[in-house]
Amino acid sequence: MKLGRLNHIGVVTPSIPDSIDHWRDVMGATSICEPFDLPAQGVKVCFVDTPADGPTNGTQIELIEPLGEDSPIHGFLAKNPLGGQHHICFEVPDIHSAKSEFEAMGKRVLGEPRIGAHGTLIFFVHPKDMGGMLTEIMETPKDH
Ligand SMILES: CC[C@@H](C(=O)O)C(=O)SCCNC(=O)CCNC(=O)[C@H](O)C(C)(C)COP(=O)(O)OP(=O)(O)OC[C@H]1O[C@@H](n2cnc3c(N)ncnc32)[C@H](O)[C@@H]1OP(=O)(O)O
Ligand SMILES: [Co+2]
Repeated sequence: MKLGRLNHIGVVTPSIPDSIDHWRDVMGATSICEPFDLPAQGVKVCFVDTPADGPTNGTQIELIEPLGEDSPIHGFLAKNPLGGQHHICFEVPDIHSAKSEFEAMGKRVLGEPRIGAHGTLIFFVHPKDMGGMLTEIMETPKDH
């Protein structure tokens, strides 16, 4: 595996509107998108963009709130009622090669690649195989 660009940090929240207030008023975020639903992933999403000329070079905070009974983040929120840092996401040039590489290293890939919030294929690797961090792998969007 060749480490690619850090695309986003996933942050679980019990309330996207409350989190938007926090990121705008406390952290001074000026680029906050309109929240949208991703029923296939069981989450409501809102992107907070960090400045492209800042220390994180345009990395994104991805606010996620549970959507529906089967949301994969209900368990996390039950254990962490305030929400918190949930996953990190790195880009790769080819999602299927990346999946094969993780599997060859004995890492548990959670399900098949599917379309994520940025419109490209993603998969997750189990946190217990990744030093305690739930890791999302995402195919680089064509415009990057
Ligand atoms: C917005 C769309 C998309 C994008 O395009 O960016 C997304 O990011 S969607 C994000 C939400 N989707 C997912 O998280 C899908 C993948 N996740 C899962 O399949 C599950 O959440 C999980 C990782 C398998 C955990 O399942 P869960 O039922 O919540 O918990 P368990 O009790 O089975 O957990 C086992 C073990 O792992 C620890 N854990 C759970 N979540 C995390 C985490 N986020 N970071 C670190 N560790 C985590 C959990 O505490 C358990 O440990 P022990 O207590 O020691 O057993
Ligand atoms: Co994500």
